[in-house]
Amino acid sequence: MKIALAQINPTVGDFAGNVSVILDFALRASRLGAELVIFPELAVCGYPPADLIEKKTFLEAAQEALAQVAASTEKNGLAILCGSVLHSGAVPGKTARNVAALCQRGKVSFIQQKMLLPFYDVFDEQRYFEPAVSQSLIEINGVNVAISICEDAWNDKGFWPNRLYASDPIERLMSSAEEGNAPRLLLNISASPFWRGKLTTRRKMLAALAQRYGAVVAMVNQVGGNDSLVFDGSSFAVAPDGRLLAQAKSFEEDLILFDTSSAERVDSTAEADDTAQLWDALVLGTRDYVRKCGFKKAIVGLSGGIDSAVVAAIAVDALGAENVKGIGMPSEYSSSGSVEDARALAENLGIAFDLFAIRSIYDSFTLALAPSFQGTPFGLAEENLQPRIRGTLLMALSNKTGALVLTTGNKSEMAVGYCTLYGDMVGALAVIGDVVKMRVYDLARYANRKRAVIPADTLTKPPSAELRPDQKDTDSLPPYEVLDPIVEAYVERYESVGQIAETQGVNAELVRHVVQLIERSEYKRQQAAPVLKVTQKSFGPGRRFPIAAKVQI
Ligand SMILES: Nc1ncnc2c1ncn2[C@@H]1O[C@H](COP(=O)(O)OP(=O)(O)OC[C@H]2O[C@@H]([n+]3cccc(C(=O)O)c3)[C@H](O)[C@@H]2O)[C@@H](O)[C@H]1O
Ligand SMILES: Nc1ncnc2c1ncn2[C@@H]1O[C@H](COP(=O)(O)OP(=O)(O)OP(=O)(O)O)[C@@H](O)[C@H]1O
Ligand SMILES: NC(=O)CC[C@H](N)C(=O)O
Repeated sequence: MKIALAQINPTVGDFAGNVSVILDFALRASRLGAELVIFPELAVCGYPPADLIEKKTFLEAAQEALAQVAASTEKNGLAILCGSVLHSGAVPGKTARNVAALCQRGKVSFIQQKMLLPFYDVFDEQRYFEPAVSQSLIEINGVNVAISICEDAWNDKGFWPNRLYASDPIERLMSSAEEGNAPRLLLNISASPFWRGKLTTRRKMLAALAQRYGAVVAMVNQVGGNDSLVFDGSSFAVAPDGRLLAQAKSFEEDLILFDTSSAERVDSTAEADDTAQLWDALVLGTRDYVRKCGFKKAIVGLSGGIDSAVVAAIAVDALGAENVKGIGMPSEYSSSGSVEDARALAENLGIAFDLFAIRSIYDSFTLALAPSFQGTPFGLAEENLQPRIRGTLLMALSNKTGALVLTTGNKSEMAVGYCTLYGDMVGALAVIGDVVKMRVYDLARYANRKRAVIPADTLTKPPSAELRPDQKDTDSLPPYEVLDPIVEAYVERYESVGQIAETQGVNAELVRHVVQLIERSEYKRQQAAPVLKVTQKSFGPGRRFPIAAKVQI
């Protein structure tokens, strides 16, 4: 059978737009000669719809959208398998069913309901959906097919030593076949967000399923950014020998066709390297956040430092140089090199650059505060006035020009709270908030791979907030080579202080100090801009910790 994988980029809640894209891809698939075209999980409404699922009008609109998709199959011989959401009824307290709907001859001819509902990290499907109690095989154009929805294929006991769920829908489906009629085709419609290493996991996992069941396995994945999540697409099909039959692009829409009986194989080594994937994920996440929120332009405060340089370069790839502006806001503690580096970066990127001196504003603030501050030494309050003035100017420019502010904090700083609330934390989107500092340098080198856009000096000077004379990040924090692995171990892998000290060969008191900073900064993170998720554990909705609490470390 000739099957097309339609890797689309839906917008959550945009039923008219999503249906139009689905119909367009279906038409193209049919012109390519496909007999069946498959679309991602919840394609009609976009993933994740979150609490929109609790609205009756949303479910009605989804039902209507699915009816339009089904109606489109009336005249042609093409079958469409499409992710959608349907009302539930059976389970009290659950509003809906997450389904794959097979549309043929103008009607929805078969519904497969999702059985395994992910509930960990960023997933919250048990909050809304009623799990399937049973699933069935279906014959499509004379071929026996097992249909599953994303997580349904993520519980194979051979692949996962510690399975999350008791049941394995794929095993149940496969063993439900009549003797001698086991399905030779397994279709999985997914909304599987990106994080580093995920593409390899998916590939190995589905190749293992193909080999276990002697079946062709095809997975179609959503692509695009939705708030913090970036879906990479990377849809693919594997043959029963586990080798690649077809591979879609990553981080862009794609439509690929394969024949289940083809003997041809695709080169499976052509995967982009880690930093290239990370870059592409951040570019797509930034572009879709800005675009799907109804904006076109962005502004970035340029300090001459590495973080703002990388964010500006990502923004240029995402939005085009004409839609990005750099804002320089030197204070008396900014080195002259900082402004020169910021200006050089803007020139290299081809973006506009405006300069605002903040000295006079700072003087007015301190004058106004003088009655309360009299007799006290210069300290954090005065230091933090500078980022707060910059934050106010950036938001004023945003209000006036309709450009979103991109915030530049990295994961290392956000972890230990080395950032000012209502200061450099202002902004719409934390583009590199899930990237530790040393990896920000990798991204900078990647940005410079064709020509040097980020000035050499920005890459080599010691990181500094420049809020007081000669300040360096290392005055308050251990060097990033030491800090980053501690942050990753504690935040991403939940390792203990003792374990981190031992495995990393670092003094336990230093680890304890960093861990205390991480715990004490939760309040800042809960007021921070959404962070583009690129690791298994990022700051945001997939990591929920109390603020007013006594945490044992
Ligand atoms: N539990 C809680 N819930 C809610 N709010 C809480 C809170 N605990 C403190 N606060 C509030 O937060 C305030 C302290 O936070 P905040 O005002 O942000 O200030 P704070 O964290 O004390 O200082 C900012 C630090 O970040 C550094 N920095 C600033 C700017 C840029 C960079 C950089 O390199 O990028 C680094 C700066 O050198 C300094 O070490 C308290 O005065 C209090 O008002
Ligand atoms: N002089 C400045 N002009 C414009 N923006 C600034 C300036 N100083 C700081 N900012 C903004 O505040 C953010 C925090 O900068 P800061 O220099 O304090 O620390 P950083 O985390 O080392 O960032 P960077 O590597 O970009 O310098 C910067 O990324 C930038 O967006
Ligand atoms: N939508 C889903 O079911 C996603 C869950 C799946 N384990 C993933 O991360 O890809």
